[in-house]
Amino acid sequence: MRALIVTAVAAEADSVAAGLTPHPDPAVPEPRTLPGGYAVLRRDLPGLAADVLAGGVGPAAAAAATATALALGDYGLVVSAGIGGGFQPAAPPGSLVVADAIVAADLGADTADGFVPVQELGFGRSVHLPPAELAAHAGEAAGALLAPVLTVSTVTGTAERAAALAARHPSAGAEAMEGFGVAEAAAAHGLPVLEVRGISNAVGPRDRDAWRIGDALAALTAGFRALGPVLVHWGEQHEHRREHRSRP
Ligand SMILES: O=C(O)c1cccc(C(=O)CC[C@H]2O[C@@H](n3cnc4c(=O)[nH]cnc43)[C@H](O)[C@@H]2O)c1
Repeated sequence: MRALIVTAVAAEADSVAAGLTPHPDPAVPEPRTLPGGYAVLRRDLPGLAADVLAGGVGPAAAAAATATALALGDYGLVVSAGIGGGFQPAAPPGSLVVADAIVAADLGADTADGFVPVQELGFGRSVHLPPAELAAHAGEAAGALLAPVLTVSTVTGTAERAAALAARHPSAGAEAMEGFGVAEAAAAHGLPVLEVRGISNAVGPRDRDAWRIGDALAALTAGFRALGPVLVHWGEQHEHRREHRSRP
């Protein structure tokens, strides 16, 4: 199976790819560039081929990059990965969150009665669900919190907004800016999606001095090293299902 892993920026792509590099480190091929200028790192582990793409920040950029790559390759799984803000105390900086739901948390309408999600307005959907078994195994293998990850277009920077999001999504583990865009593109291609976030900061009042980007990137690398075998196993089952479906 070939997996497409979409990050926002190159530092995240490098950290994910580092976790998917077999030991000892072989000569690593140069990144390929897709139409649109997207850089792709290719990793071939036994049983798992992965393309790691830096697609830009925010849900729209992520959806455009993911759709571009999916139109050009034969993938069996799409993963949104990168750093993110963690809801406290469940997901402290340096920890890892695997999504059991990918939620468009600020896509909708603001009303006198509060926020109404786009799905309740009758347009499209507000949540994508990763395959439950895959997400559970991934979370367990990586020692991650398994919880909903919210996609937002605006990074939360106040205690009030953090409290409002937590009230609407009491079990949320993290927020980030790309997961829902990646998931929409995956769904348009009929593909399953997963989201993995290394936590760089707490969701809450803006405090740039408290960011732990290095720890979050290290958590991503360690997480993907642990996730490799889970993806291999899931890919084998996927190939089996695909062969079964294509039999006359
Ligand atoms: O300027 C700020 O206060 C600020 C705080 C957190 C993140 C940013 C970014 O511009 C990073 C966006 C980038 O990183 C992901 N990310 C990391 N932490 C968060 C977060 O708390 N909320 C949402 N996104 C976050 C995100 O997926 C983007 O790729 C600025």
